[in-house]
Amino acid sequence: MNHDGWLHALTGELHRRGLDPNLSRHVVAEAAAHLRDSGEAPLRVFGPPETYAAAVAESVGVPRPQTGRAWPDASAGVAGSAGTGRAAGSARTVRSSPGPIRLDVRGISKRYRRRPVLSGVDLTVRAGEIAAVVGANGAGKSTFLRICAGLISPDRGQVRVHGSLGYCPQSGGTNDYLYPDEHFVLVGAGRGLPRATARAAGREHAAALDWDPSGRTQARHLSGGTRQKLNLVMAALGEPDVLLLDEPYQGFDRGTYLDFWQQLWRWRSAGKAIVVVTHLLNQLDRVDTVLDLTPTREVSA
Ligand SMILES: Nc1ncnc2c1ncn2[C@@H]1O[C@H](COP(=O)(O)OP(=O)(O)OP(=O)(O)O)[C@@H](O)[C@H]1O
Repeated sequence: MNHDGWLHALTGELHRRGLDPNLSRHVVAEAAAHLRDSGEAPLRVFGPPETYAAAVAESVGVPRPQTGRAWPDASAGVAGSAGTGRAAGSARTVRSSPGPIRLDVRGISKRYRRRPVLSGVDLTVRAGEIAAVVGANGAGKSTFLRICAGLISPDRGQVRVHGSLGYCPQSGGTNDYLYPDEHFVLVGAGRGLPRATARAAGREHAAALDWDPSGRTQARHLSGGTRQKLNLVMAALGEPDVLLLDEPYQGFDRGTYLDFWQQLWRWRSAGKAIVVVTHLLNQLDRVDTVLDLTPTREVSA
């Protein structure tokens, strides 16, 4: 089944399940964006349309979140500002209660020249929570994460990070002529890790993604997916309290993608506060907060 056929079938399945038409359009647009970006076959990424529609209906089958506002997972007992909770129902990871606030974002607005990209965005993430950032291409997800990472300034609003920070960019971030181990040592040094500790920690994080980084392969010769694994491992080195992950799974095959989510849940259980940009709504029942950056009409006018 080609992309268009799969997306058409998904639209029909979502309609059949009675999802709100706006929400259905959003789901289909997100899936289309991911397929376009990844170049992967829809059946491989999402499975059959009816299965994906069932997963979406189960996890998102209630009123859609307010744009630019955090959407707390009511069933996980997390307090939040939008007041639009989702129904409980699907399987979720058993874990301890969230801890203190690690990331507190208030009223972030950003324009590029005259074009508004973010408008009054709030997000609070506690230790032991995962927040997913969703939205169409160009909605400002990477901009939001870069602001949280302190790489660019907002026009308005403030970001408070309580603890150490690891940031995984959407692409780039690796050095073409270094081996993976050398990346670990270099980044580890910046985080106060001795060489051997950094190397061992890097290899341990890599193993969780089913990757053995001990070979003598320079980063420029790694596949796109493996370079993203390297980026992800570097972000996690030194066990930062807050992890900001900008679509780190691009190029991952399905097995690694599942390993990646398992790793996120382990990090959450270990008390990290995680923000992950994602196009894929089938994991949204496994996170604590959803921040939808899809612009409203006023924002884009
Ligand atoms: N440095 C910049 N100067 C001007 N415009 C920019 C800059 N960076 C991003 N933009 C624009 O801001 C908008 C938001 O970009 P951003 O990369 O944050 O979106 P995104 O939601 O992450 O997109 P995608 O899903 O495609 O990764 C886009 O229209 C983009 O072209």
